[in-house]
Amino acid sequence: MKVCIYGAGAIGGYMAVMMKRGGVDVSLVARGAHLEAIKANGLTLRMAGEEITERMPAAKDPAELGHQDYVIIALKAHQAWESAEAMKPLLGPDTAVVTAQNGVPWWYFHGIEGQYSDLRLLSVDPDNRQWDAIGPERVIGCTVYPATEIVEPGVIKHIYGDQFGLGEPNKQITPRVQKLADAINAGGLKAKIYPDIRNDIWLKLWGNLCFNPISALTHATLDVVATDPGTRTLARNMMLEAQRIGARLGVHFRVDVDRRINGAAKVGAHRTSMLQDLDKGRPLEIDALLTAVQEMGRLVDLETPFIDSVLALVQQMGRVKGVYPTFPEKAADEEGRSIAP
Ligand SMILES: NC(=O)C1=CN([C@@H]2O[C@H](COP(=O)(O)OP(=O)(O)OC[C@H]3O[C@@H](n4cnc5c(N)ncnc54)[C@H](OP(=O)(O)O)[C@@H]3O)[C@@H](O)[C@H]2O)C=CC1
Ligand SMILES: CC(C)(CO)C(=O)C(=O)O
Repeated sequence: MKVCIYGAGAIGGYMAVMMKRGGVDVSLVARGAHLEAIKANGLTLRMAGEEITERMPAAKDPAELGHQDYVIIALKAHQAWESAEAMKPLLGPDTAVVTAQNGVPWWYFHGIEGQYSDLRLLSVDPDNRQWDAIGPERVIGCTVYPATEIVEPGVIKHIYGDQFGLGEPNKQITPRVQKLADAINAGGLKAKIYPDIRNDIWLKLWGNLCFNPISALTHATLDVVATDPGTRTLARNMMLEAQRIGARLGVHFRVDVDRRINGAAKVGAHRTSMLQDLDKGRPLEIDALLTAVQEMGRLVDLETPFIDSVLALVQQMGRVKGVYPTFPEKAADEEGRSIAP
């Protein structure tokens, strides 16, 4: 089985080393000093006081790697949008594409029944770039629970967690999702297949949509955001708005809001990925985590004043600091809603 990890950064690099260790034929798309270090010395994972180094083919140009059985996209959402066309050389007739990312995925409405079927989200896929270049029928959804970091070129540090959620947008348990789970599990990671991956996407998103921007705005770690009475209340209010939107879209939340916040608090003094990106002057993943939820709120006629306020603040901070990647303007209807195909 050939697996290419597109974006061998914190999460992609962690998956790559662990899957390679499990005997999977893994290749990487990476760039810059990180790519050079991987080519020279292999990719190293620091985990629980150990160092594991694995060597595997790595390239900036995906054409060097050829058709794959699976492409795991572990890019930030805006980078995935930018790279959609470049992925084509990896895609054979049966290649599955796995979105190992936070936030609302571009394919969210693919295959769902009812009035929103195949609706495209402006905030995560303007110009339908990913939809057209990749095609939603290739997609396997993926939620990412571990926390990891690139600590120097070629070196990934594991912080906590080993769990991933997987699921087909059409809710079937297919051979391709089973084989993918086996390949992820082979090296010691834990992949669980969900009959409706959208429920799990919302569960993960529920935390990211509030903890990530609040931590970026305040520079507080996850434990502080989740326990300080003021930020906890703000996070909770944002989560309740999101839950109402999810519920209108048929999402089932398997834990309640306080249990979800308490779970995040237990992670400890973690700097969320958005705070880490801000520290490093890297573009912030704002649209997939917040704007997409606001867009879905407009779609189902729900107001989101808490989400709107935090979104406005983090967007403005991102603009002032030059770390808010803006997509080209895209046509929407008069209410600013997504346009169904
Ligand atoms: N890190 C974490 O703990 C967690 C992250 N996530 C999610 O996982 C996803 C991936 O995040 P993360 O791993 O942190 O991100 P990283 O920035 O660490 O990894 C992305 C990697 O892809 C590289 N890259 C970007 N564009 C290209 C390109 N066109 N060609 C080749 N390489 C490219 C980046 O290089 P460069 O640095 O040059 O941009 C970087 O090395 C995000 O959606 C994130 O929210 C989810 C849970 C936890
Ligand atoms: C690690 C965790 C869960 C914190 O919300 C995360 O997803 C992130 O930092 O983006």
